[in-house]
Amino acid sequence: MTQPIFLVGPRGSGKTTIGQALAQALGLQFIDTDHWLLSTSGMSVAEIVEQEGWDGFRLRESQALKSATQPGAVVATGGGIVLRDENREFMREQGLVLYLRASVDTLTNRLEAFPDEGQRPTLTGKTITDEISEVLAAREALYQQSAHHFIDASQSPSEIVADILQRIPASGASKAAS
Ligand SMILES: Nc1ncnc2c1ncn2[C@@H]1O[C@H](COP(=O)(O)OP(=O)(O)O)[C@@H](O)[C@H]1O
Ligand SMILES: O=C(O)C1=C[C@@H](OP(=O)(O)O)[C@@H](O)[C@H](O)C1
Ligand SMILES: [Mg+2]
Repeated sequence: MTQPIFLVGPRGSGKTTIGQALAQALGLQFIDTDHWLLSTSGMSVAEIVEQEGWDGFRLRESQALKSATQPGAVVATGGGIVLRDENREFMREQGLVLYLRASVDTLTNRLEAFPDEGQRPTLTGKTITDEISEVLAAREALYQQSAHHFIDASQSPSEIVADILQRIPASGASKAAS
């Protein structure tokens, strides 16, 4: 398989966790756009937002997506990557896009247990539950438009990886919607 696999979905859906496990299972390179930004700029998401605002972060994130993507890599994106048309088009044209879907309750539980505020500064100033509901409602259609496959991300990591592997047979990833 030479086309990259992109994981999209909200904060806490498991893009970073599943991306690492999937890359390992497939013997592919793993890339995370937020990690790439941290290592190339030396700044956390919170530091970039503090200095350049969310617009500055979104610009850097789009550049990171294009610069970091390699053929045959698993790419974990940040939850807001779908906000820009150019990013959605890039991912759909270049590779296979998987939407990790989970309920607001599941996302809230994970983010309350592991908020990682340096990488996930507040988007709205609201509580985690209120923020997730609001942000997911605003982005749901964009995740759906971007994705070739919807994956149930409420399962355990090993179940999710097995589910993904079933949909992308070694003979070549399928872009057929499901
Ligand atoms: N399938 C899962 N089941 C249980 N916990 C998970 C699962 N996927 C991720 N997590 C946990 O949720 C938190 C957020 O996961 P992460 O991979 O950073 O999500 P994202 O990159 O989508 O924001 C982490 O603490 C991670 O261990
Ligand atoms: O949803 C968002 O807008 C964001 C999600 C974060 O990544 P994760 O989805 O990996 O947490 C990170 O890119 C940044 O804090 C913005
Ligand atoms: Mg992540």
